[in-house]
Amino acid sequence: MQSDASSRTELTDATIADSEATIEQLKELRFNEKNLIIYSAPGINDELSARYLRSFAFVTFKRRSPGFIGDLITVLQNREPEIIEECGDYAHFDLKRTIWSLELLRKEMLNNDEFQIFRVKAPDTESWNAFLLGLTEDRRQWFSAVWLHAECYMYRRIWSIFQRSDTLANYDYFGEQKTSAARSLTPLMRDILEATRKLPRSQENFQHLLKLSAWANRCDLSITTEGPDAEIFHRIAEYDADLLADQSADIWKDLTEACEPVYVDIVCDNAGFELFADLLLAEYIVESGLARRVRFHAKAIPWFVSDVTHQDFHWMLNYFRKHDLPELRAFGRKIRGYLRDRSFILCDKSYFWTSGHDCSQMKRVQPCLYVYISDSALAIFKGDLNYRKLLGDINYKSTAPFADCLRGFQPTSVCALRVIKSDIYCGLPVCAVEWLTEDNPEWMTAGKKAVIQVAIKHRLSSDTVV
Ligand SMILES: O=P(O)(O)OC[C@H]1O[C@](O)(CO)[C@@H](O)[C@@H]1O
Repeated sequence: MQSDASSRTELTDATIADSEATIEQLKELRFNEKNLIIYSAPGINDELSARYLRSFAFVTFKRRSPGFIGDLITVLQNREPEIIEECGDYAHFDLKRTIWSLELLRKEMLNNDEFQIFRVKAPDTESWNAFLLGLTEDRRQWFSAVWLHAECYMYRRIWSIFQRSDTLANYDYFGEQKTSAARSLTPLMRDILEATRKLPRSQENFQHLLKLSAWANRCDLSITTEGPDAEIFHRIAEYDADLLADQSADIWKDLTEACEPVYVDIVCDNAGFELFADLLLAEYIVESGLARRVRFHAKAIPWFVSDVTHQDFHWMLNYFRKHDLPELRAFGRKIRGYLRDRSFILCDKSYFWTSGHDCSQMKRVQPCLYVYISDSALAIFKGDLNYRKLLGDINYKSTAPFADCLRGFQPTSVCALRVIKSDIYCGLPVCAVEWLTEDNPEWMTAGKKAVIQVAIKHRLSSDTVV
């Protein structure tokens, strides 16, 4: 039998909890009213935006990104000794100001403040400011902007905060997460290397490695964070059930039917296991004569936590080359050989990939990159963010043809290998989205489904470039 006092206390606690919840709800209602939040999901052909309450964009800036910035601050605080070791004693003071600036950024986001132009000089400052000033008034805040623009702006703001400091300007604040994720998957990478030496040229082997590269996109550190299944390579066929679109046969046909391609481009996404799978695919493309060269596009700055920078690419190469395991050492040496004889090319830094622009703008804002990619027989875009850049974050009808959603971006055959992690899609079978949503309303951010899609641009025999 509880005493009166303790039951009174419980009642008081419950009442306090209820009133706190009510106060929180009132705050949310006031925020939504003040910021003109629309109590629906985006309509067909609307651009994704946190202005829609029922959108992953709203959840991103209301919860995920403020939490992510908080976690980044905690990582910096906990890693201060290593950072001072790497960047010098003065980093102690730069860290304080960096953390203070990150806290300011977090507050701006939660207050739905207007985007600020960049003042710290960098190769892309001018283009980023032109982009921001080109946004209409009603698209310059966190909860009104196109989601893609706001999310890219956030990662560029984070980089500019580090750029402002003398000691941290070259510090990759996502570096430790990327390298430890890669190290943790060494046994799996060794097993896959053993199983993929001297694979004969065949459609089946190509599709197998293309699907491995697609599913390796599940391993990112900004949203899915889980590692790949230890049997992913041998069980890849079982994943076909979760491939909502699979045009891998069309991609094989496109590469093998016309004149012998010279280049295949891979616009990379995540470091670690995904980069390993991309290197494996590229090795097969070159070794089986599907193309003479594979060109890799990496990010110029730390991006979406686990995206590959040039530094990550070289770290991975050296990690393999110097590893105790002979399989990894041999693979590392082979990649270095490919880089030396230009069978593999790590493209020069392009700040387009870390701009706010979607791919339909490339011809206008970075014509040289568009022309460069048009020399390729196939451009493979990896991951969810690149998919959003291909579609311009437009909420297309789920059955809209992939080629139509590129809005004129067709430098060559464009392929997307994407694990679905955000609420945008196209080229899916009728009713697929409805059925999946009925089964699990959160399916599109779970990273359990994927697509392999391609928009073919037929090459004339005279297109060979040497
Ligand atoms: O590494 P990926 O596959 O581009 O995923 C990046 C993730 O970040 C997001 O922007 C979510 O915040 C999604 O686009 C995607 O889930």
